[in-house]
Amino acid sequence: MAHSTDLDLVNVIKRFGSHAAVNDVSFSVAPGEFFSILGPSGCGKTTLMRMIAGFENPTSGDIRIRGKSMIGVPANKRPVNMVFQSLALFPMMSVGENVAYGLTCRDVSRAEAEERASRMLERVGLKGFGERRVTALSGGQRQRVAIARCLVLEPTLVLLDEPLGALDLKLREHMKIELKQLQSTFNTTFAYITHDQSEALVMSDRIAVMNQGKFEQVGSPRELYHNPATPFVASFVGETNKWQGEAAAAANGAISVRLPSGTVVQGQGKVADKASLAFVRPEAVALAQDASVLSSLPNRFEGRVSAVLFDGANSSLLIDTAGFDQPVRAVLPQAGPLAGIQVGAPIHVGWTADAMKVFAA
Ligand SMILES: Nc1ncnc2c1ncn2[C@@H]1O[C@H](COP(=O)(O)OP(=O)(O)OP(=O)(O)O)[C@@H](O)[C@H]1O
Repeated sequence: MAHSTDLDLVNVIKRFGSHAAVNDVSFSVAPGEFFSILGPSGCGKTTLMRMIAGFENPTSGDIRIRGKSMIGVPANKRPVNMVFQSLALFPMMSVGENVAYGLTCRDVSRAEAEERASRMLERVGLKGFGERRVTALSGGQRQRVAIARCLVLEPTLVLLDEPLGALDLKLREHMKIELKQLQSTFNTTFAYITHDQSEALVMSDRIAVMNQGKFEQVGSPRELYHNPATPFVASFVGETNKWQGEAAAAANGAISVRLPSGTVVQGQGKVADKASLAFVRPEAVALAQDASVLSSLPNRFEGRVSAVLFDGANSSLLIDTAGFDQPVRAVLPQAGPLAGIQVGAPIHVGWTADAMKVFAA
């Protein structure tokens, strides 16, 4: 019978000496889901992956695949395959031999292994590449070979450890989309680890944001972006403005935050302490040359452009704003009256209370 989850981690802890690299992590991944673990270097992602793959044993807790505990099951007996950043392809073998290798290790006949490898290569867009040396492929093609080699074994679960890390930016952007499409065509469950928030946002059904051995929040890319549960998630996922101040309850269930300068801004959140952090996304900051345009906004201020960060569709402005110790960052639309704005120009900024998330510091 099909199990309702492909992977379950239950209170998994991994200690190295007294340091808990993974500190009481629990989550489940549904069949066919693209699940990412996103966190900064050293947060414990690789350790977590290595335990799922069977290269490392948890200090305590359980790891189940389709409901069956993997504790004590060696790596080569788990229905799991891993794609590493280094890819670990065999340079002396042809593309076809690389893909067929795992099958022949499992006593599949040579003829059948070759047949299945060649069908798999076709599915990943490498039809006719079977005879080539892997050294005669581009970075993106090698990536696809590594994934083909893994998928041909029909694992329940594919683990990917920063597989795009070694590629240049342009290719990484391309492979993000390709990997997501491959995953949905094969409908195989992927657990993906990365420190790159854009990779995680673009590809994942759900993301766990990991920090210092713990999951801070698990949710869809949209949930994490629009409703971060902690200040860490608010800063780590996506670009954001961030200011410190003192919070107090205000009218209409809003929270007012008094910045060190005495300037007060209005936001939303649950704040137990006075010391607080307020976050606003750059795209939530409205810009206007005429202050009256912003008159309906509870937060509106006058400033001066201190930098124009041109980056095509991702361009933004930094605006020195009286009362703020950090410049306000705002997305700069490349169409419309502000597209050509210069450093030094006066400008008005504003945002709603809903757009400003307030957390205890
Ligand atoms: N074998 C080990 N012995 C001792 N400490 C370890 C071992 N492996 C990892 N650690 C420590 O555990 C913590 C988590 O490491 P891990 O490699 O899981 O992080 P990561 O999030 O994957 O980081 P990166 O993105 O840099 O690979 C780090 O502080 C690391 O130094």
